[in-house]
Amino acid sequence: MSWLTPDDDDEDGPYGEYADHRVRERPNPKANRPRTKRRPDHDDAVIGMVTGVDRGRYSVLVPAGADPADPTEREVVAARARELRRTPIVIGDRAQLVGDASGEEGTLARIVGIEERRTLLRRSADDSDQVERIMVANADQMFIVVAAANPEPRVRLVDRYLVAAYDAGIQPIICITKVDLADPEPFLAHFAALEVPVFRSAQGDEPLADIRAALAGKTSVFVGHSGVGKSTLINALVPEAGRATGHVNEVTGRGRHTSSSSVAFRAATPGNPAGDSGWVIDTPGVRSFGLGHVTSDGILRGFTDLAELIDRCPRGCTHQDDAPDCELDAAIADGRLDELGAMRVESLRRLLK
Ligand SMILES: Nc1nc2c(ncn2[C@@H]2O[C@H](COP(=O)(O)OP(=O)(O)OP(=O)(O)O)[C@@H](O)[C@H]2O)c(=O)[nH]1
Ligand SMILES: [Zn+2]
Repeated sequence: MSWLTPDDDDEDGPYGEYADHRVRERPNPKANRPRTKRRPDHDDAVIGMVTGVDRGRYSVLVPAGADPADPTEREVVAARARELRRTPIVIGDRAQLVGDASGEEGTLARIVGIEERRTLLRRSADDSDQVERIMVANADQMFIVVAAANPEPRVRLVDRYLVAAYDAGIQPIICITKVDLADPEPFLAHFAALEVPVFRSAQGDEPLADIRAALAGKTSVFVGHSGVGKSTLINALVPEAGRATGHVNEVTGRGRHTSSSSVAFRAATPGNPAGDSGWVIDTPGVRSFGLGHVTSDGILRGFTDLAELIDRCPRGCTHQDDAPDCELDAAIADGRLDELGAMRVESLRRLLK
């Protein structure tokens, strides 16, 4: 599958805001969550969440109660400290702020460190490139937005998002839009065994209450190919987001790509037991993921139910159809895996390809 380059209105060059965020160390598949040490000399730092990045300026939301000196919630504009020049800072990061963190007009705080990340969504430029770029930190779930038609859904594209989510330790959720245009079920059947939650959406009949319940108390990153209706959905969930919606080109089936940097919005989810709001992170400019950095271990993270079997595979087993003595085949043959289990193995093998 071809890697589609993001739009680059950004000063940073071909990868927009991500160019600056190359992780320069050798990728280490075992350490999916790179540790960033807290700086002991900044113990008095105030912690806030990075919600936007624009030309070297970070918007950081300091939640109510995070700062004993000023318990109000506020948005602070910050620059990164010199010593963090090479440290990637992305949307969702918990940033340690020093200096003027009042958030008052004209003030500028300094980011002196990044808290350890719970999850980390990454991509590489293309599948042969092992240099990873980090995209979003601390997301709990990934909404994979795909249209039932116009543009035509592609299994392989959703597979790739799934791989990226599993590798990141993020729960994937499929949101299929435009179900007014085509029956989504044949397409969704490809993912049935994965037991990924699915939302079905039609224009003017979006399952907003159900989606809000899923968003409550969590951080959700929205991904999807241009034109699938991601902006339409985000605008419905976060009216003040004002995401530009494009029009699908009748010939190519592609949308117009209108914005270029990721941004976090707070979605109101009133009355939900999990919380009265949730974070929605839009990732425009990213239509696909290079998966060069992903190892099979990363993918297997999404298949904990098969882990015990896989542990019994011969060393170096690829777990593919043609792998000699793969325990997954043995388990299907002797009934330790039922029909659903066998379908999950099939899905796993598709993702491992
Ligand atoms: N029929 C139908 N059209 C929809 C639906 N959702 C969105 N659209 C239309 O599809 C087009 C593309 O929607 P957008 O929300 O701009 O899509 P996007 O995924 O944000 O695309 P980019 O802005 O290019 O990233 C718009 O003309 C929408 O009105 C839907 O459920 N049904
Ligand atoms: Zn195996």
